Amino acid sequence: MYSFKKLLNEIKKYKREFILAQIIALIATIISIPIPLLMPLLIDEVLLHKPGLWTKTISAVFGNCSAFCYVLVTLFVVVFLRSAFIALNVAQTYFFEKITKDITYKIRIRVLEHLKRLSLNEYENLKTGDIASRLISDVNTVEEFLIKSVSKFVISALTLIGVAVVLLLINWKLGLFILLLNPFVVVLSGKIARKVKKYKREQNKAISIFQEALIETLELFEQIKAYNKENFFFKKLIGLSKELKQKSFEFSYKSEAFSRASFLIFLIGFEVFRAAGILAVAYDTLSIGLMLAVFGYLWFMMSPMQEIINIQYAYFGAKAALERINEVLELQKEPIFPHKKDPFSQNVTIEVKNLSFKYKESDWILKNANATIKPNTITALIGASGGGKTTFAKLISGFFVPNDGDILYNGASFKEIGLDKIRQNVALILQETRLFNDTLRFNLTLGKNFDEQEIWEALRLAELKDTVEKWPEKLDTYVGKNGVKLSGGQKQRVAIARALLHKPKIVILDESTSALDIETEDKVFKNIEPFLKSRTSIIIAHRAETISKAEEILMVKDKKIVTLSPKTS
Ligand SMILES: Nc1ncnc2c1ncn2[C@@H]1O[C@H](COP(=O)(O)OP(=O)(O)OP(=O)(O)O)[C@@H](O)[C@H]1O
Repeated sequence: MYSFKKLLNEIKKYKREFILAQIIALIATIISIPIPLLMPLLIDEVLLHKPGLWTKTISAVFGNCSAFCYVLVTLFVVVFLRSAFIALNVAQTYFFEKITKDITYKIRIRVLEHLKRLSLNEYENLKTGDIASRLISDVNTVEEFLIKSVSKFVISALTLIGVAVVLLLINWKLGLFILLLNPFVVVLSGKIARKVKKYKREQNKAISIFQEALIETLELFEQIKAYNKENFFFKKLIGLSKELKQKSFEFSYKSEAFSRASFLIFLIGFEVFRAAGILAVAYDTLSIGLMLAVFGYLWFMMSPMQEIINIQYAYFGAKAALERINEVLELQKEPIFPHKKDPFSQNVTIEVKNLSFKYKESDWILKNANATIKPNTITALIGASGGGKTTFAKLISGFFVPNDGDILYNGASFKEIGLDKIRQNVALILQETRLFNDTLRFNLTLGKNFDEQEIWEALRLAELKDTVEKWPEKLDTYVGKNGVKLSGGQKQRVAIARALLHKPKIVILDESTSALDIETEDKVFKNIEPFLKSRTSIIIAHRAETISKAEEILMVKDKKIVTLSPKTS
């Protein structure tokens, strides 16, 4: 979980850069002070012939000077100071940006690491647009706070303390007044700034909802067109962007209004202070000259005070954003089981013992189910639609953790093998094949090295070789988003060829030839029969022709697995 304490600890890791950047910022601030003063000084000291400290200093260094010489030296000094100021600003930005970008990068990595290990049960309920928005907008909100606080807080606080000390020295009563006023303003403005959190949270939530709906609409664009529902879905998107506009407006307007209100408190204090200064002159405890100096220093306080108020507002925005980031980190992770046993060196017998499973928000799908699936045999899994066949296949494939009971692979429990290891050895081919927007080659190999000949052999067995040979780019043909350039049946055969290539110990074909005509399906099954019979193979199907290819039949019925003999099916 992320907290401000954790962010502070992160900043501490950059102690060296942080201190260096603060020193640079301090020097830049000091350099900036005389810049506006030097040229105007020449008006009095040169044009009006009233030599002062600046012209005297120039004369001391360069000897007696003409007006041209004074102007030239001053111009040179001012240009030098301005250049140094800009260079120091760039250097300071480099360090501050590096620190904050590094920290926000780490936050994103942490969230991504968490998502990588997300339980699939949790993943099925995930809203991708929402997660994307938290990773982008909310992390950006935290970054805004970090950059403001890291770059401005120390300098602003130091300036305020410095000015307060000088004022204490000039007049202790006025100094004390300002010393008490500043914390009072900070506390009061903090109370107002707290309200901003709610609006920031609502704004970022509106971004999430809009993004989620936009992604879904674009993903399902074809279906939307097919049902002539563009108006409905785009009207919904327009409604959501209106909501987003409203929430963003509320946040920006209110946070600006609140921060102005906070500053007003300071300004009121400022005016009371000035009145007190004039009274101090009236009652002879302060000279007019010192009063003017005090007023001058007060101006000096304005900008750091405004910065501190801004940091407070960014803090409450970041607080809301951190809460939303933490909600992602709270999503359930897949348990890590130790790799104590590896039963996959030989063909696998799967034993399911008292297996119970339900989805996050569902009823029991399987309850105390028992079954044995033999190796070197093709087993069919049948049952009513929605009965739990795919769920059972996913459990065997190591996608989900059972709520109760055990799944044994050659006698070893999934808890002793590890879900990742199980998934490495199982190919689960689902009815709807989702392909990567990449080449056919990548979709077959998934980045692993295979001989060209092996790939073509897998395509031949999947009855796809003739088709691919006709494509000009052959294996390097891009399949398009989700494989749109391929037909349903071609996509299914790509998935089968992929499984053939990767030679898993367990193969599950879940309606994975449903889009093929019976003749092609027959050919594919004939081709891959030796492959299926040389490992543990399960076919999930409704078609009698497909089921007839199995030697054993299991049926999902009333949350249990019943063994049928092929003849009774
Ligand atoms: N992620 C999920 N969250 C909640 N319920 C789910 C989820 N996935 C599936 N279900 C429910 O689990 C039950 C079993 O679904 P499953 O896909 O395993 O059935 P099936 O036997 O494979 O169906 P079909 O033959 O139609 O493919 C269904 O009632 C389904 O609604």
